[in-house]
Amino acid sequence: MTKVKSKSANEPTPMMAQYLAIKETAPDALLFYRMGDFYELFFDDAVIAAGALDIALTKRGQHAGEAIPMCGVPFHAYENYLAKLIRAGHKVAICEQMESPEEAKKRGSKSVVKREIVRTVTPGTIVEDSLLDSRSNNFLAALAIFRDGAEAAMAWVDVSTGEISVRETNIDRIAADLAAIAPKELVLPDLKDDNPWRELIMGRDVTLSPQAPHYFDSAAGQRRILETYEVASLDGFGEFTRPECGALGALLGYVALTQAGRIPALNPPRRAASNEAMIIDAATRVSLELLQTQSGVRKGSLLWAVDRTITGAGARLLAARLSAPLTNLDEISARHDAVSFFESARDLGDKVRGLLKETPDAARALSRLGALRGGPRDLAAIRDALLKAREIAKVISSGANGNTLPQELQNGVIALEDARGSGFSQLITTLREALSNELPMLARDGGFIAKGFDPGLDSVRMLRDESRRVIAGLEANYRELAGVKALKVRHNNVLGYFVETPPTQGDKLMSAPLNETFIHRQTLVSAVRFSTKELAELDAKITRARDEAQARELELFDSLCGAVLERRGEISAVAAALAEIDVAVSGATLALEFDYTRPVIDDSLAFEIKGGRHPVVERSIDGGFIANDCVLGNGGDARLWLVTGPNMAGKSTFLRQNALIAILAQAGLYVPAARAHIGVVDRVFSRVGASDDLAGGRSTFMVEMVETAAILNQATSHSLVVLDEIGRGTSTFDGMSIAWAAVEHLHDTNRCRGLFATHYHELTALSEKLHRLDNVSMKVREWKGDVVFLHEVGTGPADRSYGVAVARLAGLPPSAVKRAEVILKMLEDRRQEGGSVSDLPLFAAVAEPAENEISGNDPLTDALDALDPDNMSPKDALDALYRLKSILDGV
Ligand SMILES: Nc1ncnc2c1ncn2[C@@H]1O[C@H](COP(=O)(O)OP(=O)(O)OP(=O)(O)O)[C@@H](O)[C@H]1O
Repeated sequence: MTKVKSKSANEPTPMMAQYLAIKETAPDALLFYRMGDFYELFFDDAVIAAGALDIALTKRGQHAGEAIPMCGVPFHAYENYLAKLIRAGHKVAICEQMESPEEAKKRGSKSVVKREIVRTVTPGTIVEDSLLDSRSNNFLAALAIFRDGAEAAMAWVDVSTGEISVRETNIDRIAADLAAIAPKELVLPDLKDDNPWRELIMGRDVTLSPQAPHYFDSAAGQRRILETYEVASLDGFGEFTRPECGALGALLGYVALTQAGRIPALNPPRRAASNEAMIIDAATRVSLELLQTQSGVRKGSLLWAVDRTITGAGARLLAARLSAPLTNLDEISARHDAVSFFESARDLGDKVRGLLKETPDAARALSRLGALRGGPRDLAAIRDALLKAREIAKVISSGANGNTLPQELQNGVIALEDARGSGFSQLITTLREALSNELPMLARDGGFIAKGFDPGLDSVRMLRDESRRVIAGLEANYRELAGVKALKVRHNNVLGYFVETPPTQGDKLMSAPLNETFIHRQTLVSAVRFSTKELAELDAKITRARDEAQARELELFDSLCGAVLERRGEISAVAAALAEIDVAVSGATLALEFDYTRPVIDDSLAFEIKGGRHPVVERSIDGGFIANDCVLGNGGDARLWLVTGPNMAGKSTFLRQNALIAILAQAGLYVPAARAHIGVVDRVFSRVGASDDLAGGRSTFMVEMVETAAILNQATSHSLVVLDEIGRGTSTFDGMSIAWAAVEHLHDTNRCRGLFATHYHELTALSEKLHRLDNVSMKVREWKGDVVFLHEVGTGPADRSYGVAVARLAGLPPSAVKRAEVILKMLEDRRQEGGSVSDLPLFAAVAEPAENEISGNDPLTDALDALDPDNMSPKDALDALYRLKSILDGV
């Protein structure tokens, strides 16, 4: 192995010089430098990786007078280590040996083995199944900002499936766009500290890959697109604006850079219109828990509640649809038609689900094959997906019973029917005949081409197997010849095939005449080993045949990949159609299972939900969910509802369920309601008052105000706004005034549909002044002094807040509950006497003990005071505990 140590401490060894030169080309990645069976990391890379991987950090040689920190990961198991580093947000440059040490020696005894970075693995550019989540997309995005932010565009790609899109954006919507796409990695220009875009981008859970400005040049971008897709003009893709070319060019450039030129199979770029999707900003996504809950898990999110998809591709499509619900009525209704088709043909849906269960992820397999990182199992995945596609198309067409298929399904079925076309038949047959039943992960492991597919391969394999048979026969011959029953023919990588005897028999084979046949090679404690001329010849034959077979298999693998990639476009269309069908069947299954209905969507301003339910809460309480109506916006109805009622009565659930119903409806799914009529919503806002953003360095109240400001500035008459206790993060007066002003603004200026939950009962008076504001409240009943939540929304404001009753339910100590009741009564009396809120005697109430109720005369406190724990035996302590309990029970 090459030594790192140098003669002069200041001059790097040739190997270290090579390392440093390569590292210079990958400054922001951890360099995996291949040395034999290990990837070694040096200097800071080693320190970072050893910490992140929890492996030993050692030292090796010196550089500039200092010991070089080093750590290593074994080549055969590197993927696990790689996955850990990528998940932690690092980038890893893989540097391989491009020749064998023998080849290097031919150039001179001191030459260093040639090495090159063959790929940089980054969070946004992975394709390996072991590093990906099969049910989520893994997006890499690039953001181009032109003319000081006056023009901008974002492009994004899932390298593992080939989907690529671009859209114009601007400073007002970039945060929402990033939240919708949720890229794992973002390529962006270096932004100075005072750049206003910076604040909107930083602090997200995304790896940033800043690049110099020329990286985003639009003319260069255009050239890059032409080169990547090997076309002479962009016309076939539609028209791209200057920033869109900049963003796409940077994106494709970055993919090429990280894949060291081996660009995976990408679909043509799709241009997303900036108004095609409902805008949902980041705070709303968090508040509504669309794809994950606030604690970052899938379980408990909207996606979790409505996902009945079978395939990974279906799950990814559903998540994408929930992330970006549509605003175009025709497209929404096309999706509803597809769900409705399967809803009314339950058996058909079940059959399709059964077939989808056996359908592999063709999109990801195709992308790996395109990136030359695929294996035999990916070929089999394509074959099986195409076979299943045929069957699914047949089942759907015949299930339609002469009825025309909805448009959404028709396109899919046409793509699937293509799978029956002559081209695919040929491909499927070839793949069927070519591949064995048991397939290795990697092509170089061999053995994946079926017997009978290639006569050349069969004959070398026969040669190899024949030699193995001859060797097996030789064992018996040698035993007889040597007269040693325990003699065995064995194999290892160092000696090849050899004869082994127990140590006691070794001398016999080493003496004449047997020593003419058996050539002594090794004496171990447990055995003596010999080679023979015959074995050596057979060994050479087997090795030759194995190498030939491997080379032939790799050749065949390449040609099979070529045959698949030639039909890349059509295969992707089939994969996309399968995902769409999966989502439609999933929608129907959900509708049947949980009684969801098809919503009516039009361009009115209606929001009429009858018997609406919360998709997640209804699941978690397992029956007994109380459905509630919400009617806003149409004709003379109120546009805003002010929702009051005690804590825990179900206000938040009611507010969110309505926002979720709008999102589900426009994502193309059915909704948890008896009936729903929704005038298409352009933006949904949902905020819950007072949530901390400690990481962002802003106080609770500041966050709340920034978010409220965003809503009041951005909501239009087509928006739906859901505000839950805004203003509670500050003093009562400030909070109430802000809530008050916000309601007025939403009513008079934004004129949007909205639900506003508040504890400030004073606001309920607003309905007298604001003619399109109505009061509703959560109904409760008092029973034996306790409050019972009915979870029913009724007309009119709540009569009181029941806060103290809820506190009792929550287990506040009885003495504190009593004290709170006394204070509450005093406050209410004062108010009735005409005192304004400002002269409420809060401190006086605390200072004036309310006879008997207040501590001092409390027997429990007195008994506790009398205890002296330091001077008590365990028995005394137990007695005291019983005494205290009996006092408590008597209270
Ligand atoms: N419609 C309903 N039917 C049945 N149970 C419900 C319903 N709505 C809410 N609940 C139950 O009540 C619990 C409290 O609901 P929610 O958090 O919406 O109350 P809240 O009034 O917003 O309370 P707070 O003001 O304390 O946030 C829920 O977790 C759920 O278990």
